[in-house]
Amino acid sequence: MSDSDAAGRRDLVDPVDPWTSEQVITYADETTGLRAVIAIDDTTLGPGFGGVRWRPYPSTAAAIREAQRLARAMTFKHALAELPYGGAKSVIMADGVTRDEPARRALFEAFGDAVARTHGLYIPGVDMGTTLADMDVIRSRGARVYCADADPSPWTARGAYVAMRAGVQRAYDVPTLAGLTVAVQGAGNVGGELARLAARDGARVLVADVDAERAASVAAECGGEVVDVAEVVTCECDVLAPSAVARVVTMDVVPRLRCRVIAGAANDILDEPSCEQALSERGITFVPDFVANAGGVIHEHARAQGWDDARLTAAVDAIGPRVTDLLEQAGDGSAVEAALSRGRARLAAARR
Ligand SMILES: NC(=O)c1ccc[n+]([C@@H]2O[C@H](COP(=O)([O-])OP(=O)(O)OC[C@H]3O[C@@H](n4cnc5c(N)ncnc54)[C@H](O)[C@@H]3O)[C@@H](O)[C@H]2O)c1
Repeated sequence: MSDSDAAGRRDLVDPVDPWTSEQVITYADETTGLRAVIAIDDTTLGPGFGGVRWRPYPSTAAAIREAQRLARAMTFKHALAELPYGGAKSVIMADGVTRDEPARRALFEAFGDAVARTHGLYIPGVDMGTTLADMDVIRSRGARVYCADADPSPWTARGAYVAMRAGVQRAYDVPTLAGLTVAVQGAGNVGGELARLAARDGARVLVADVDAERAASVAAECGGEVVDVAEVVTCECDVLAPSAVARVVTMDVVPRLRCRVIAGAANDILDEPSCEQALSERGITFVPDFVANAGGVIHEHARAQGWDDARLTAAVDAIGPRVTDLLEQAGDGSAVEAALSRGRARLAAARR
């Protein structure tokens, strides 16, 4: 691994040096109580596109760090997906503000003003804690917004599904999921659809969700079974598909895993880079999350460009062969590093 590979890889999971983002904008609005951070990581490939996250943060520094780290991941997600966008992300820390109307609308109007001031350099979309309706409010302030009229989740699920198949092909040398057991953590918008796609492909599906009703309903639809949220990550299965929260694969968890492939839709599946090496030593194939879960951003681009469904489907399905290539290129080494070096090469070529 070269020094620059190591640096790029650390950037995806560790606090980013505050001076490495092209811009970090902090924005405060006294009337609504809004405190927001917009991190624009890199606009080499185009305007910075990335979601708006609204969740509590222990400190301003933590909020800035998260915005920068997620923005960096978006730079690589777009570079790998061959999209004409840079990486960006924003976070809202408005802990005292009610999430109900009309305060919510006022908050997103104020945030929309902040986004509009970037003059299109930052394009927001939905992320944890924000909705399509919030995006509409941001747009009403003259800001360019993606994701305001359609849910990207089914396309994210489709991309994660073809990525999963590529991982399975590598690990088991079979072209489909037929007869394999796929454990899905998180039966939400993406995980639920991923479970359905896996079941349709002939997999036996195990589903876990902190929302027991949701897990039961998705399991019933798939003819699958519910597993306990505390056990899903280490349950006996062929494929583990983390599709809920970040950093579920820790160094403590790796020795207890009973899967051969990890391929899911969640961002930041690995707790630290060394987890990938530990997985490899245990013969577990890891499909890089920022490659597998790009279906949603491809969908946003397709809608903005007026692509028809056939073109969009082809672009999302291209995630499968991309994962196959990366896994082949990585051999016994790191697929995450293979993906990062490919992303860096695309950025370098665009800068020339
Ligand atoms: N929606 C997209 O298009 C998209 C795109 C890229 C990445 N992702 C990532 O995919 C993941 C799922 O996104 P989503 O849109 O389906 O979210 P969602 O909120 O619709 O679903 C998440 C589900 O996970 C469940 N959950 C939360 N904590 C859990 C836990 N500890 N164990 C089991 N279940 C738990 C929730 O109850 C919920 O049902 C997230 O990590 C998100 O960042 C989503």
